[in-house]
Amino acid sequence: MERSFRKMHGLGNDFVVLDGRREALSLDTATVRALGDRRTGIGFDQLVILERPRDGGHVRARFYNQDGGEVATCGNASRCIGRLLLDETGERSVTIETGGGPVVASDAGEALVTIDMGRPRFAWNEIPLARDVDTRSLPLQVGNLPPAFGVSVGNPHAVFIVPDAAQIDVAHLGSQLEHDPLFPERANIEFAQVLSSDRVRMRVWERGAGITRACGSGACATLVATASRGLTGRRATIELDGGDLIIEWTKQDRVLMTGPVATAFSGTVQLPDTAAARAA
Ligand SMILES: N[C@@H](CCC[C@H](N)C(=O)O)C(=O)O
Repeated sequence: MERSFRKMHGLGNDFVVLDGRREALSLDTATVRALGDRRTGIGFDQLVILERPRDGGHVRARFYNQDGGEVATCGNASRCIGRLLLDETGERSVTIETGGGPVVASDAGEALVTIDMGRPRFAWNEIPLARDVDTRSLPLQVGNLPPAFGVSVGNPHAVFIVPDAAQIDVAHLGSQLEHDPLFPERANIEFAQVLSSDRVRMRVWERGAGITRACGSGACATLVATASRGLTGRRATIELDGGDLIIEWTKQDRVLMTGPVATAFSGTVQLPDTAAARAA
C-alpha cells in the first residue's frame, strides 16, 4: 500500500511522520527499521504515526526509534507534530496524546514551537531503574564519569555533568550505558557541560537511535539535572550539536521546551501489505 509521509526535523533530530488518522496504520519492527535505513529507506531518528485522539486531545502520536522499538515520547517530534496541528486547526495550542501522557504544543512566534512536557519524575521505579537507589546519584561504573542524575520526562534519562563535553567519547560510553543493567528499559544518555548559570552544552546518545544532533527530552532532563544540583537556574539555553533549545522548569513543576522545527520534504512510500490497519 502506498502512503504519503512528511520528513521533518527539530535541530536535525529527524522524523518521518505518517498520518494514520483516516486510514489506520500499524507497522512491525522490521518495517520501521527498513524505513529508517539511511541508505535503503527514507532515514530518520524516530518515526511517528498519528492516530485519532482517544482522551480529548487533538491527536494521538506513537513514536518508534530507528531500531524499531516503540517509545512513550519524543520531545522534538512532539514540537514538529505540534506545528502541523497548530497550522491545521488554527488554534493557539494543541494537545498531543503520547504514551508518556498528554503534551501541549503552542506557537512561540518566530517559527518556534513550545512543548509542555509535563512533570519530571525522580522515583527509581518511575524512571525506571532496576532497583531502589539514589536517583540523583546513579551508581554507574563506566570510565571516569561522575555519578549521573536519573530522571524521566516521559522517557528514561541519565545525565552526566562533565567538565568538557567535547572530550567525551559519546558513541563508546553511550552505547555501553544505554544497556546498563540498572536500566530495565534501557536509557537515553546525556553528557552536559555547564557553561554558565543559563547555558549548558549537551551531547547525547539516544536509546534506540545512537548519537543524534538533538534530543528534546534529553535537553529537558539536562536542565532538570543542572538546576536540581544548583549549577544553573531553572531556565537555560541547551546547546546541542544541531543548535539551541530553551528549556524552562516552571514553579508549577512543568518542563517547557522551545525551539525551531522544519519540514525537509514530503513524498510517498510503499509499505508492505503486512502494514495492517489498526482499529481506530
Ligand atoms: N529524539 C527524542 C527522543 C526520542 C526517544 C528516545 N530515543 C527514547 O528512546 O526514549 C526527543 O527529542 O525527545
